[in-house]
Amino acid sequence: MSARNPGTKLDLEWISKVRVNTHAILKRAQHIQGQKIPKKQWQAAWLLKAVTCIDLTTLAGDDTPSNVHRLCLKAIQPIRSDLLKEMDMHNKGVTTGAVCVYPSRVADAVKSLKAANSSLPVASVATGFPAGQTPLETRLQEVRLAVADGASEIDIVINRTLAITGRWEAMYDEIRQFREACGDAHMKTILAIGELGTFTNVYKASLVAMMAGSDFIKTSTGKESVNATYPVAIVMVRAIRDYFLCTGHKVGFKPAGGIRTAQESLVWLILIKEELGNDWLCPLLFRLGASSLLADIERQIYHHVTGQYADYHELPMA
Ligand SMILES: O=C[C@H](O)COP(=O)(O)O
Repeated sequence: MSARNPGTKLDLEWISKVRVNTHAILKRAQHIQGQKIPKKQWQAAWLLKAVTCIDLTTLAGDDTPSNVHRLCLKAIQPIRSDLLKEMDMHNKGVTTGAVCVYPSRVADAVKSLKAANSSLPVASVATGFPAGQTPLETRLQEVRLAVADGASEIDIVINRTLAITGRWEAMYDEIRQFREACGDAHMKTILAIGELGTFTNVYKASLVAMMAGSDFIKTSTGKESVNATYPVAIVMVRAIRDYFLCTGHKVGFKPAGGIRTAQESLVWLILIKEELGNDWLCPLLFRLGASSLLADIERQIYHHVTGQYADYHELPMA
C-alpha cells in the first residue's frame, strides 16, 4: 500500500463552499464512456492491469471457509497459467489486489493465503456493513477484531444518517476513531453514494472522509440499489484531486458494486487515467471492488489468446 493519508483538521469552511455542477459532471461522464477502448494486445494488457486492481470479493450470508479458500486460490492465480504463458506474463506475479470478506471470514482467508505462501492482503468490511446502523462501540470493536484476525485493509461504511443530515463534525469524529482502531491497517471508507442524495453531498462526504484520514474512498457496499456509477465517480475523484492539490496526500479510489464486465473495467481505467493520471493506475491507489468481474475478464483474455470464447466451466471458479 502507498504512504498513508494522515488526514487534516476538519475544514468546515471548505465543505460549506462546495457546489457541484451536475450538468458538467454528466457531460464529462458521457465523454469518458464514449472514449475508444483499446483493442487487441493493448486491451489484453489493460485487462491484466484491471485484474491486479481487483479486490476479489465475497460478501454473502452463506460464505464458508471452503468458498473463501477457493476465492483466495483464485486471487493468487486469477488467470489460467497457460493463458498467461502465451502472453509471456506467467512469471510476472499477476494476482488480484486483495481478497475482501466479512470480518468473520478474515481468519479463514488469512489461513488460506498463508498456507499458499501468499502475502496478498486481506480486506475486511466492517462497522456494521452494509447499513452501518449499529452502536459506535460495536462498530469500533468490529474493526479491532478484524485487524486482530489479520486484515491489513479495512473497508468501513460511513454513518449515512450523519451525512444526509449534514452533521459533518460528528461524521469526521467517527471516521477518525475508525482510523485509530485500524492501527496499521489501511482504511477504505465506503460512502454508499446511492444513499447520499446529491452530487454536492457526495463531494462533501468525500472531503470529510479524506480529512479524517481515509486511505481510500469507495463508492458503495454493493448492497444499495445504486452502486458505482461513472458520474458519481467523477465527483469523488475530483474531490481526491482537490484534496491532493491542497494537502499533497494521495488518496485511493475504489468503485464497487455491480461491476461485472471486462468492458466496464476498461472504462474505469480510462476514467482514472483521464481524471487523476497514471500515478493512480496501480493497486496502491486504485481498486475495483467486485465479486463477479474476474470471470468475464478471464474470458476476454482467453479469447485474445485462442481466438475463441471459453465456456465458463473451462475457467476455474469462473
Ligand atoms: O465491495 C465490494 C462489493 O460488495 C462487490 O459488489 P458486487 O458483488 O456487486 O460485485
